[in-house]
Amino acid sequence: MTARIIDGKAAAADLRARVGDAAAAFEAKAGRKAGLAVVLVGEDPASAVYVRSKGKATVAAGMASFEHRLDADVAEADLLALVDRLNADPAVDGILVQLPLPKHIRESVVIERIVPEKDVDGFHPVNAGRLATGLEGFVPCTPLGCLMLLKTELGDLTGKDAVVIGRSNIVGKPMAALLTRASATVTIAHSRTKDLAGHVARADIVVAAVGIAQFVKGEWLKPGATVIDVGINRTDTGLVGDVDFDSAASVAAAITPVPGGVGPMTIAVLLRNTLVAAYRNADVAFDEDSL
Ligand SMILES: NC(=O)C1=CN([C@@H]2O[C@H](COP(=O)(O)OP(=O)(O)OC[C@H]3O[C@@H](n4cnc5c(N)ncnc54)[C@H](OP(=O)(O)O)[C@@H]3O)[C@@H](O)[C@H]2O)C=CC1
Ligand SMILES: Nc1nc(=O)c2c([nH]1)NC[C@@H]1CN(c3ccc(C(=O)N[C@@H](CCC(=O)O)C(=O)O)cc3)C=[N+]21
Repeated sequence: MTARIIDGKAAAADLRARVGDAAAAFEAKAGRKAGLAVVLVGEDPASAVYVRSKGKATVAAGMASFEHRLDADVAEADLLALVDRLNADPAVDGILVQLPLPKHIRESVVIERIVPEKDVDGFHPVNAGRLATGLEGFVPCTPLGCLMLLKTELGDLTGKDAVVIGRSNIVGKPMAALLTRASATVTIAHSRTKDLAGHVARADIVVAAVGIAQFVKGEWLKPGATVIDVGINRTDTGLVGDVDFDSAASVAAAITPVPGGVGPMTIAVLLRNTLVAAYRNADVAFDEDSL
């Protein structure tokens, strides 16, 4: 079998176009653009690249982008003061503080300082709790993008066996929550899992969010499985995922590539969440399912 390649770049372009239309409608109704503030601390080159592409995509979708760059040695209190100002700024609908932060700054304190209504990353414990309990909130961009790709590929996920490899707060845990909400049967695997290959062998859906290049092997997969590769690993030969693409593509029915899979969807969903935040914050009616 040779797997279908799930075109995340094309899916992201579609979503960005829908967000663009809805952003224009928002501006007409609210009399202002939806706005996203992105905060970058330090100059990690990869983070700087992401922040720039987020800013460009925000403007291209007809929304306002506010970029804040702080020195790597900024005091935690100064970063918190910036978050307070953004929380209070009516032009700002969404706030994203790029992670990871320098060691001397406590990420959990910064994330908890963002008001949940502007937490378009969905990282605030209130939004994590809302996802876990089935309430309306914000869902982290990467797992929501993965779910959109899975639904486009498979339709209804009811009763599908899914294995999520990784249990981080930003990918693995919310991914498992979304799959559970979609009525899949979900296994969460991590570094202490016994017989990972045995779990993967039973899965109709495999989501890999491990952070180890080409970790998941094609031989582990059930023939016909759908594979979502969240991993972004920089190697000498370029960008690779957490899945060994060539061996997996000979067993799976469908697979996301790296680059061009989950990554572009993450940014498109960030724009979607920002627009949804704008409509909610401005109290303008909007059919969120239209995105
Ligand atoms: N495409 C995108 O938009 C995004 C991509 N990423 C990428 O996704 C990957 C995961 O990111 P993130 O969740 O933040 O990473 P973390 O490092 O926070 O989490 C990695 C998870 O993988 C688990 N793990 C590590 N080693 C193994 C192993 N040998 N077997 C099974 N599980 C293992 C860890 O287990 P344990 O909990 O036991 O330590 C942990 O739960 C990275 O490559 C990252 O770059 C991340 C965000 C967005
Ligand atoms: N507060 C916060 N929110 C995040 O959502 C967040 C973050 N911090 N820190 C870092 C991770 C990583 N992340 C990616 C976004 C886009 C691509 C992406 O567009 N990737 C392209 C390739 C880009 C390249 O070539 O480097 C692709 O996969 O095709 C990847 C990874 C968001 N993250």
